[in-house]
Amino acid sequence: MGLGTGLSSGTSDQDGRHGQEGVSPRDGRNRERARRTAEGLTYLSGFGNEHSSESVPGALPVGRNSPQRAPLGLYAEQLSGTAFTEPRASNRRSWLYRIRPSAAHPRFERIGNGSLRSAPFTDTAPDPNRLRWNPLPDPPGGTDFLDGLWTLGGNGDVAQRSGMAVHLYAANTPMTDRVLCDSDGELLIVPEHGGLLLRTEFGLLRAEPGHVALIPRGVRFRVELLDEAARGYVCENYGQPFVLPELGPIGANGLANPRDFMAPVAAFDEGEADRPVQVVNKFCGNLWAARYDHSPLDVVAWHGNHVPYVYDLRRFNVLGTISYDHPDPSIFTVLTSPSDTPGLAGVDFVVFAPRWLVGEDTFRPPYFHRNVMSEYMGLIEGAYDAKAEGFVPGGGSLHNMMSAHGPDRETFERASAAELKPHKVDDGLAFMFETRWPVLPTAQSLEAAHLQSRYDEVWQGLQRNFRP
Ligand SMILES: O=C(O)Cc1cc(O)ccc1O
Ligand SMILES: [Fe+2]
Repeated sequence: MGLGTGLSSGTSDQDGRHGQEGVSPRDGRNRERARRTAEGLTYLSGFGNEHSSESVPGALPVGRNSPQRAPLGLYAEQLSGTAFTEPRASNRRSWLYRIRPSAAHPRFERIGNGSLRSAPFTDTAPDPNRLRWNPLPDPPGGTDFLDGLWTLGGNGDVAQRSGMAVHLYAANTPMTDRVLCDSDGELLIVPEHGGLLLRTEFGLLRAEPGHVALIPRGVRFRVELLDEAARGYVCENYGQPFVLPELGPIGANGLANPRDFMAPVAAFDEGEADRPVQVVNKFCGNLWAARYDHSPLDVVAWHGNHVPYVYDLRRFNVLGTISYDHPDPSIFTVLTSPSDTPGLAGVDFVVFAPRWLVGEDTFRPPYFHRNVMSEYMGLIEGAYDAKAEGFVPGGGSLHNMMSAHGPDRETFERASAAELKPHKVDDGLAFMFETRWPVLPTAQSLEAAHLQSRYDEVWQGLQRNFRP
């Protein structure tokens, strides 16, 4: 059984996928409309702010959250992302003023999970090997973002709200009349190919390759495509919500600057407000669907800090050495999901963005290492400075706890002999999901045809150079 129950366009085969090949005229029209919509978007700026937004004047109550009768006949509803009693600094909640309350819905029934998997990951024996994948193969025509999610692995436990999953997606059709809600965690979406228009309860976001988008736990959304196909990565964070890392001695500025995080303005789609919609809820690892007689993307106004956002990775203020040695990649942390142990992240999102390398008497690419943290890496464009070949956009590598890795032979030889003049690394955009626990691969990821079988060979032929 697949993901869908056929409320989207096209016919569903047994797999729940929509069985039409190629691009339908309806998809083409939808893409045009999505592009026009995406071009005119405005945003609210700032990470973690108490934003407020109303798409109709007077829709937002003033001075209280829950008046006896909310303005304009709307229903008031709170959505919390942290326990009520968490400290102010980490507390997340929003108030939504909507056409119908979220509670007005029928029973959810189980549907197939497709290629989505969740923690605990018990499919396979934990494997100490270094693994690398080519990009996902193109999906069949009629695959939307939800159908196109494919889980590589992860850790923790969805029911304990701890750990994370690494998913990839490949889609060629918009989600229409179909909305996703992830109760298990927040979704950090990293497009690698093709732009996305995210229609969320809070409003609209545009995410192109080079941007990341975050959908908080429990926020309903659907994904439209700005190009014929879309491909990318998703970190599903079951743990504490991502925050900006502390800056310590760096000072008050640097890395990802808070004002570059963009939240949507309130927007509701009158056109879809009264159309039946399939709402798919990912709950404790399984997909459940209910057919609503209206769209839950019917929020007219909202305020709060549990909100979706986009961030352009090219705005990341890259810091690094101006003397010698290669700093640890924690200096490239965009977002971190803290654990209960100070300094130990459930998962960090790290970007390797264009930067100058100037270190003197320094081996400049990533060093050889064995780390206690586990690293899944992906490539958004170009190349990565530790790997000469084989690590390609849309592909990914997994270097789990204590596995030995670093520059491949070609990179080691080149960088050991390079003339150390200032050099700009500006031919790529790579990222890492770095997590406290090993990423346990799913069976489908170990059996996949796109798993590279000879990855170990990139470290073959590193000569004995020892001359006592
Ligand atoms: O390529 C990697 O493995 C990621 C990485 C990059 C770096 O600059 C230092 C350590 C590290 O794990
Ligand atoms: Fe590494």
